[in-house]
Amino acid sequence: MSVRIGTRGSALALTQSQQTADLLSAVGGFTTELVRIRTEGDVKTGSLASLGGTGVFVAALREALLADRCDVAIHSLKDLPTAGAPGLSIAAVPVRADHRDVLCARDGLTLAELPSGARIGTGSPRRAAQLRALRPDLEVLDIRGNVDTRLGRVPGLPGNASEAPGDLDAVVLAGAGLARLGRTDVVTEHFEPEVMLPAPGQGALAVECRIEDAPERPAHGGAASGASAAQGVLAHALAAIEDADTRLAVTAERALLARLEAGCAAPVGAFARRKGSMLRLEAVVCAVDGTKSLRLARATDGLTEVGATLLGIELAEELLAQGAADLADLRA
Ligand SMILES: NCc1[nH]cc(CCC(=O)O)c1CC(=O)O
Repeated sequence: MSVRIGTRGSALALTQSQQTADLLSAVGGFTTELVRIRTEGDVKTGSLASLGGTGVFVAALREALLADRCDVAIHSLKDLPTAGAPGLSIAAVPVRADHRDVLCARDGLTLAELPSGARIGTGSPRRAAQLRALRPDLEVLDIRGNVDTRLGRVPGLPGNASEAPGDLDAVVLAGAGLARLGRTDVVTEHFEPEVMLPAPGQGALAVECRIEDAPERPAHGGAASGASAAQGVLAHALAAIEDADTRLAVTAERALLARLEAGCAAPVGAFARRKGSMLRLEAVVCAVDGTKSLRLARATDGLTEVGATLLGIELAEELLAQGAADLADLRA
């Protein structure tokens, strides 16, 4: 049996899909093949906002699953809209990679060392807002493109083509993407969540499949009885690559985002992690100009998906009660 893994065609997507395929087939019982799915977001070149957000990347993969052109789809969780798709299930959330945003600056500089007026690129309103709050004297520019394109705009970074001129002093990217591509040598500073809160789900992947192929999950129903042996083998492998702590954390982060009715381009950061018997969630809503923000944290000892969901909803309601919706266009 061969399991068809649907993936976007970017270098990052192919890498993380192949890594997940290797994890799944290591559990045993089947081979895997990658099926490239072209998405609207890969074809068009306008800003992400004008394309209707990163959800465009996801829709084509979901269509392919429903049309049985693949058996499993790998998504970056932070790009996955909070609304689920009918007939599909997030069957596995593997252990999270680096959750942090990172700075890649010329000459090994850190954020504090960048000179006043330095030009720093990011395509994310959330990163832009937090950067402007940290360093109001910098020029934050909207950029887009794949990881190589963005790194290529900073002169002298290891691995860049030597003729690349570079028009920026630094860019901010997700550490996880660079780690998956083996390019962490370009990082000049890791931003801990205390300094910059990452996007909900950042660094984590979602493995989505048709509901009838999904492992039994108490909160989600699960594999239909009468599932074929092949479905059973896939469900077993999906269950084996699941990481319970990552699932709890991203469940809380995404419940917060859903309750805020915020899109994936909204200036909202959130990060949850389990410490002992507690799950702690911290979140920020920023004005995009960096002048104002609201940052709150909350914890629960309810270490279940319901507990994590409630944590996210309650923190979102606290943010809304304190005026989060007046700070930013959350629908972005
Ligand atoms: N929005 C694009 C995107 N979606 C997922 C990642 C990689 C990191 C991750 O899995 O969170 C990136 C690149 C980036 O933000 O630098």
